[in-house]
Amino acid sequence: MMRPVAKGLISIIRAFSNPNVAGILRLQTQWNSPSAFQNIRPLSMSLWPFSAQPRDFSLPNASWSPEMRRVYDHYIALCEVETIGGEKKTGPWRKLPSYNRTLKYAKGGTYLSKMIQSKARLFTRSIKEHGAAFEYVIFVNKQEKRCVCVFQAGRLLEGPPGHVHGGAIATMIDTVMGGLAACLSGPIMTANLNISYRSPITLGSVVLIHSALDHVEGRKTFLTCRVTSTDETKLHTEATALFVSINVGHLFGT
Ligand SMILES: CCCCCCCCCCCCCCCC(=O)SCCNC(=O)CCNC(=O)[C@H](O)C(C)(C)COP(=O)(O)OP(=O)(O)OC[C@H]1O[C@@H](n2cnc3c(N)ncnc32)[C@H](O)[C@@H]1OP(=O)(O)O
Repeated sequence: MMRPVAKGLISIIRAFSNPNVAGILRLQTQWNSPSAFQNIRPLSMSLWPFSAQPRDFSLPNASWSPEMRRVYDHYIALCEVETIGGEKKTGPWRKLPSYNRTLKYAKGGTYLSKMIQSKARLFTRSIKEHGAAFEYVIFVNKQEKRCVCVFQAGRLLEGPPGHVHGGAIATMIDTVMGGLAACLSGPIMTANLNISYRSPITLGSVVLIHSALDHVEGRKTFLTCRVTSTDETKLHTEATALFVSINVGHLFGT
């Protein structure tokens, strides 16, 4: 029996001898237009021999410490509530799935840049080794317009000896606040981010990143953020941010 990888390689070779692929390559001149991508996406996806099912990176894995798992279980329990009749229904919290791609296709005018784009990965999910860098899961409470992220900082995020790099903390704050702003206001980009580092975070430890809506003014969504120990007694970092709503065409230069 033929192994799946061999089958996959044969499908790729067949795909490149397929006249439809020449059509795809001709479309490269139109690749600045998102609608052109929408047209070719189903074809190119059908040529891909491996699973198109995206992996949710925010599910428990073996690198999670007991503390990470304990806090995760706490919030997962809040995602579903039991009615008086014993029926289960959606609770106030929702776990956000987390994939390693944002938009499948982004701006770029040449075939080469499309090849680079196809390898683009979300920064916080670009390291495959479990537990080495950013292990996190975000829970959103849309009614209360706030979220909590459970974050375990891996060994590759070292800044000061034994502690987490300030840029890695800023990355997580931007990710969490940006995720909440996107849930509340749709497509956004970070316009301004102010951070105060109050106490260092030990490498390998688990912290909570709380973010909440402050107010909305037209296209501007203002949020606050606090990074604390899991028992919330210790404050590590505070931040405020402004996210501006964008038309997705902003990312395509249209
Ligand atoms: C599509 C994606 C969806 C999300 C999917 C989620 C899934 C994945 C999860 C990962 C989540 C990662 C989340 C990371 C999010 C980034 O990290 S985004 C990357 C970093 N940010 C950037 O590169 C943004 C660069 N800046 C820009 O592109 C543009 O300046 C902006 C921010 C879009 C604003 O430009 P604009 O649309 O032309 O707006 P503009 O008219 O200049 O300003 C609008 C208003 O904002 C004010 N404003 C603008 N900039 C500033 C500023 N810096 N300070 C103060 N006020 C400002 C203006 O004064 C104006 O105010 P009003 O006059 O209306 O009162």
